[in-house]
Amino acid sequence: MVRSRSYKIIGVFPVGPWVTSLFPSLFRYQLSCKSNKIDPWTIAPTCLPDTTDEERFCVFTSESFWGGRGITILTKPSIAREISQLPAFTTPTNNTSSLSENDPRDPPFYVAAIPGRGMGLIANRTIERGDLIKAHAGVAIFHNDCVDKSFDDYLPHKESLMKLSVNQLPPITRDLFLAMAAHNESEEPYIEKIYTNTFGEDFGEEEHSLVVPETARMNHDCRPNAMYYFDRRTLVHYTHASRRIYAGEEITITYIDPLQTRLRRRAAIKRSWGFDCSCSLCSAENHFIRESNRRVTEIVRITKILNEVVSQNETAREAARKHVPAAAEMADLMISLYEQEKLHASIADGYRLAALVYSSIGNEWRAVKWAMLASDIGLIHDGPEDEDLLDVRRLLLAPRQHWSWAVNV
Ligand SMILES: C[S@@+](CC[C@H](N)C(=O)[O-])C[C@H]1O[C@@H](n2cnc3c(N)ncnc32)[C@H](O)[C@@H]1O
Repeated sequence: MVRSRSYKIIGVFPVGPWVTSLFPSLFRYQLSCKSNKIDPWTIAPTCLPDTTDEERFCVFTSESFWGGRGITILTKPSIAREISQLPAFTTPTNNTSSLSENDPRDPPFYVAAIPGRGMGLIANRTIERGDLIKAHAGVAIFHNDCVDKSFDDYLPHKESLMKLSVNQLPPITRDLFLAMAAHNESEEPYIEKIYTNTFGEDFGEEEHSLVVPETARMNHDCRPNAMYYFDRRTLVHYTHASRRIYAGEEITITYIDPLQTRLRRRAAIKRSWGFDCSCSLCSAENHFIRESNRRVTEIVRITKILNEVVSQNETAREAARKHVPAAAEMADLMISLYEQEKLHASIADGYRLAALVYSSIGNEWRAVKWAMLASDIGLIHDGPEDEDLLDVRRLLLAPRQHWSWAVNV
C-alpha cells in the first residue's frame, strides 16, 4: 500500500466530499442514464448522476482489449479519455497468451498452496536473474475514491459499482478476478479483493488501484527474489527475477518499501494487509534482526547525504559540500550494505546514486561502472522508459557531457 517509485501495491484512499452526496443515487441513475458510446469502449459507459464532467465517475469497459482479455475502468471521463489515448489502445497487440495461468508459453512456475499464505507461485525450473517471469495487462483500474471503505453507509453502493465493473469483463477475465484471494470474509467481496490485490498507480495525477490477477498471486517477502514494474503506455505489468531462483523456491515480491527496520515493515504489512509477516528476515533470531536494522538505517542515512551531494539544486549541493571528501567511500559502503542486506531489487537505486557521486567528483571509470550496473538492473526494476534509467543511460553514453559531471570538483 506504499506508493513510492518501486513499491506500488495498494493505496489507502483519500475520500472526496462528493462520495457522501453521490453514492445514494448511483443506481437509480445508472439504469436510465447510459451515455453515448466512446471509443475504444465496447460497452456504453455507466455514469453517476447529477454531476459535472469533472466530478462524474463512470465505468468504461473494453471487452476486446489485449486480444480479448478485456479491461474495465472506473474513473472520471477526462481520465478515461487520457487512458484511451495510450498506445495500449491506439496500437493494440493481438496478445491472447495470458488469458489464463496455463498459457502456451510454458511459464517458469506453478501455482500452489503455501502453508500460512494461501496460494503462491513456485518456480518449476531455475530462473536466472533478469528472466521474465510474467507479463500481463491490467484487467481493471479503479479510482481510489470509489473503493474507499471509510463511509460504511455507502459500502453496498460501492460494492455494486465494483460488481458492475467486473461483470462487464469477458467471462475468462471475470473468473480470474473472482478467483483472487481476499483478506477477510466480507459482505463486500469485490472491494475486499481490491484491497488485498491491487497495485497503486496514478492516472490523470489521481490515485487509482490497478488489478492484475496473475501478479496478485505472488506473496510478500521483505527480501524478495522478484520485482515488478508497470508500463504505463501499454498497461502491462512485468515481473522479472531479481536474483537466481531455484526450482521449488517460492517466487516473491515485496508489498512495501523494504528499506525499513523490521518493526516498521511489519507494522506496514499489518496495517494494510492484516497479516504478520513471517518471511525469513522477519523470523530471524534477534541478533540478526538487529544487524539488519543497523544496515538498513545506515543505507537510508547515507542515501540522504549522497542525494544532497549530487543534488541538481546548487544551493542544496553547496550545503552538503562538507561530505564531498568522503562521498566515494560512502557510496561504496552503501552498495556493500545493499548487498549484505540482499536487496537485489532496490540496489538499482544504490548503483545509480553511486554513479552520480563518482561522476560528480570527476571519476569517469567508476561512474561508468556503477552506471552500467544501474542500467542493467534498472531495466527490470523500473522498465525501459523510466526517467532515472534514461538519465543513467545518458551518463553511460557521454559521461563528461552529463549534468552531474565534475559538479563537486
Ligand atoms: C496479493 S495476495 C497474495 C496471493 C494470495 N496468497 C492468494 O492466495 O492468492 C495477498 C495475501 O496473501 C497472503 N500473504 C502474502 N504474503 C504473505 C506472507 N509473507 N505471509 C503470510 N501471508 C501472506 C495474505 O493473506 C495477503 O493478504
